[in-house]
Amino acid sequence: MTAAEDSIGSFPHSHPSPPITLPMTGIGYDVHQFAENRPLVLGGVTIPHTHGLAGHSDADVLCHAIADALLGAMGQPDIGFFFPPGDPACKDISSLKILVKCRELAAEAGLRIINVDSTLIAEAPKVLPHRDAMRRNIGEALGIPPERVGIKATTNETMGFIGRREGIAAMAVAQVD
Ligand SMILES: Nc1ccn([C@@H]2O[C@H](COP(=O)(O)O)[C@@H](O)[C@H]2O)c(=O)n1
Ligand SMILES: C[C@@]1(CO)OP(=O)(O)OP(=O)(O)OC[C@H]1O
Repeated sequence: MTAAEDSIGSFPHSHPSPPITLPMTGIGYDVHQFAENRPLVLGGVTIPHTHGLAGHSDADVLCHAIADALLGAMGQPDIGFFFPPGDPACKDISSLKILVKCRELAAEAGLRIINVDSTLIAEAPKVLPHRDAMRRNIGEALGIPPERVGIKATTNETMGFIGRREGIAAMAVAQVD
């Protein structure tokens, strides 16, 4: 039985009706360190800043967290299974391609991406002005309307490694059915 066929059951005497599928939820988290002479790419948007993020790919911490949330919701292994860390094929790739892969995996499994929601944790820069562009990019990569892509941001109130501006973290959840 595929995940899509999995149902929460039906009343024995009810008329035939499409199975009620259980939405499935996944969680994702990622963090990348700031590095000099790198572009800062978040949600596929290059954001002007003094530093970018270190990584083998474009280090788009937001896309990585969303990808892991989606993969978790689909019962798949994590991002490194599909895009092995250090794989020459992944060098500087746009992480939007990772989201396209998630969309393809969902289609192959007969699953629909319902929504994703995320929080960026960064002392700087301010990302809210880029929210619409990020939602558009992510929605396009996943094949869902931007209204179904939640992006929020918070600082770490100067505490810890994020507060010291050493890097950016992202958390995400996703639902599929
Ligand atoms: N990197 C960030 C961090 C925050 N924001 C926006 O500022 C608001 C206030 O953040 P606090 O951490 O001081 O509560 C937050 O709600 C975001 O709207 C941002 O755009 N980029
Ligand atoms: C997509 C990959 C590929 O190297 O990107 P990285 O930039 O290495 O980022 P990370 O979040 O450390 O791990 C995910 C990797 O699989």
